[in-house]
Amino acid sequence: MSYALKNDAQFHGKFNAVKGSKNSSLLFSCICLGSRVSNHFQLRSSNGHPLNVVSSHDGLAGSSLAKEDTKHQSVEGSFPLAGSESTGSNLSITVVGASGDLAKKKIFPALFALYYEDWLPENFVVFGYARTKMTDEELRNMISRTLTCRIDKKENCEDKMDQFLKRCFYHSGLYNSEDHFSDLDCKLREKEDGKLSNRLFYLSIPPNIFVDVVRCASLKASSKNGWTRVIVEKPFGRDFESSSNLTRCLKQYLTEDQIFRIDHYLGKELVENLSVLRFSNLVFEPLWSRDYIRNVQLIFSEDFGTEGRGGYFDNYGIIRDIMQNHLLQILALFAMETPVSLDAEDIRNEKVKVLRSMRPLQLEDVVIGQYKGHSKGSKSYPAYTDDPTVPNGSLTPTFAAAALFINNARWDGVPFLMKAGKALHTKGAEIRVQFRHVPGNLYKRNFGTDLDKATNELVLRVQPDEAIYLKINNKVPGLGMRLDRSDLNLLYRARYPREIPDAYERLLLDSIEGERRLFIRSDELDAAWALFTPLLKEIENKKIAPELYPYGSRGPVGAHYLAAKHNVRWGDLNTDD
Ligand SMILES: NC(=O)C1=CN([C@@H]2O[C@H](COP(=O)(O)OP(=O)(O)OC[C@H]3O[C@@H](n4cnc5c(N)ncnc54)[C@H](OP(=O)(O)O)[C@@H]3O)[C@@H](O)[C@H]2O)C=CC1
Ligand SMILES: O=C1O[C@H](COP(=O)(O)O)[C@@H](O)[C@H](O)[C@H]1O
Repeated sequence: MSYALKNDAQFHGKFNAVKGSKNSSLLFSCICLGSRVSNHFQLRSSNGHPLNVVSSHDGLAGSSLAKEDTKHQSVEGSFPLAGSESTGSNLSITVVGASGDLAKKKIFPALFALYYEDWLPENFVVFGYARTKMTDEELRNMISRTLTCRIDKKENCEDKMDQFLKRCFYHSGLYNSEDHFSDLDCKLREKEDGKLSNRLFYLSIPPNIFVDVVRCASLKASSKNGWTRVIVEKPFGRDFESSSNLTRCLKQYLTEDQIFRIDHYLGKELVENLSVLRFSNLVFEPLWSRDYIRNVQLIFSEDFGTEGRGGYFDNYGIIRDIMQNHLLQILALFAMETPVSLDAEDIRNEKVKVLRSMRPLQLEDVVIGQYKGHSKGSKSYPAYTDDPTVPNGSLTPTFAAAALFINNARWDGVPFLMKAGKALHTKGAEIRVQFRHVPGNLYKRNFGTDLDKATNELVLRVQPDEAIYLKINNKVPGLGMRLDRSDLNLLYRARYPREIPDAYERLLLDSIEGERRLFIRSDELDAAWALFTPLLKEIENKKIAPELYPYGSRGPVGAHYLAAKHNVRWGDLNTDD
């Protein structure tokens, strides 16, 4: 067993970095190992909230290794933002699996965006690591194809790209070779030039090699004098047992505080806004319970199939791919009690309570589907099983709808409906909150028999075209009394006509800053798997056949029966949206 990476929390320097004010002074302070983080040290995270840079769950405090390294503690434990006075420390980011789809599509572009917006420290390098043979120049060419500039800030873009690419390097190696990680360490040290160095590893690789990489990086390439953190991509296991086992293996080399389990939905702007909306507006929080909310809907849809990712997907299916993580995380944030503070541990404590209060899912609470091929005009759309990487006769669901319940005083009896699917008629993600009927509604005659149409609905459109709108009833102007239904609409592109950062930008920045609020803690993960594992096993053991739905349709009709059983109408089917 090695503890080589267990030095994450040894540098508790904090700084006040306020977005938009690059010259803001750096307020440093170092905390001795084992001491508590005091709240007056404030860091501003990517969303501008004051935060503590180090969570109170500091896995290292008091450990012998930690004590050994106290000599390294200095103000250099913090790194500056570009434009601030340099303290001489380095940040090295190694993207493991750099040749892959996610690295190209999301991680390198997000790193460039952070650099472009001056969020990265002055001294940083980015290393790509994978088995594919590539030179630094070839990596740069590969990356440059997916870099883009902010539409509203095109000036100096080419220069900025060149400067960024000059900081990018490549090292080819095997994922289980300690020697190859030693070679990486040499290259990193050369770039770090003897200065204090913080190291971030992003595991953008298939999960079966997570532990190998963590072992090799831990033993051979962890920082000797700064922090070392590891971002782990999903999937975190495929059921309760495999997830717990993965956590146990990772914890042979890392403390919990060094592991940043990413769920990129938590980095989306509208998901961040969920708590702001609820806790900073008096009009919402008092309504946030079974007394006023009839049901909550979490809806994810994609208008394309598993094209290119069938091999991965078939082993997981839509419940593991979207529901157990992205939608469940949103649900936990939505339903949690008011946290003591915005500190990561306070928020994650509340989320885990929600997850642990949930009723285990039963088969009758779920509908599963799989898309089938069909033709429309001259165009034909493939079935899921037409994908050559998907086994013939696969029963893996590409669609699922589920009714979940939280057995606590606030949410008793309120259905939380989830719906997620690939190859549907549209692409989008939204949170819908349907409120109860107005008791003794004076105007009920004006609504006819369908009182559902008169209930208020709050919608957070996560993507595309981010918006928050509230459906209300109002009088149509003029003589007489005719009621209408309108939206009070906060449309982001109208209110904030600038580009919204990608979720990966926020999450990368937070991991660099040591902000864990938007990452999944191991007990949250356990609770999430405990909820879904019995259901998944039952579906698989009983070989439940998914209901087929045509590619590009609204999904299986079973989803409507499920909703109707709980007296719910899916909000995304309304024609006035
Ligand atoms: N792509 C996406 O949109 C998303 C991906 N993810 C997750 O992120 C991680 C990376 O995703 P993605 O980039 O799509 O993955 P890839 O399949 O593209 O794999 C990334 C790299 O890992 C190496 N690799 C692939 N398969 C193996 C293998 N069997 N054994 C050893 N090395 C292998 C390859 O590099 P080389 O051969 O050069 O070593 C490859 O370029 C995965 O865990 C995925 O589940 C999560 C959300 C979305
Ligand atoms: O995690 C995943 O997310 C993507 C959808 O992400 P989005 O940010 O584009 O909405 C999904 O396509 C993929 O199957 C899943 O693994």
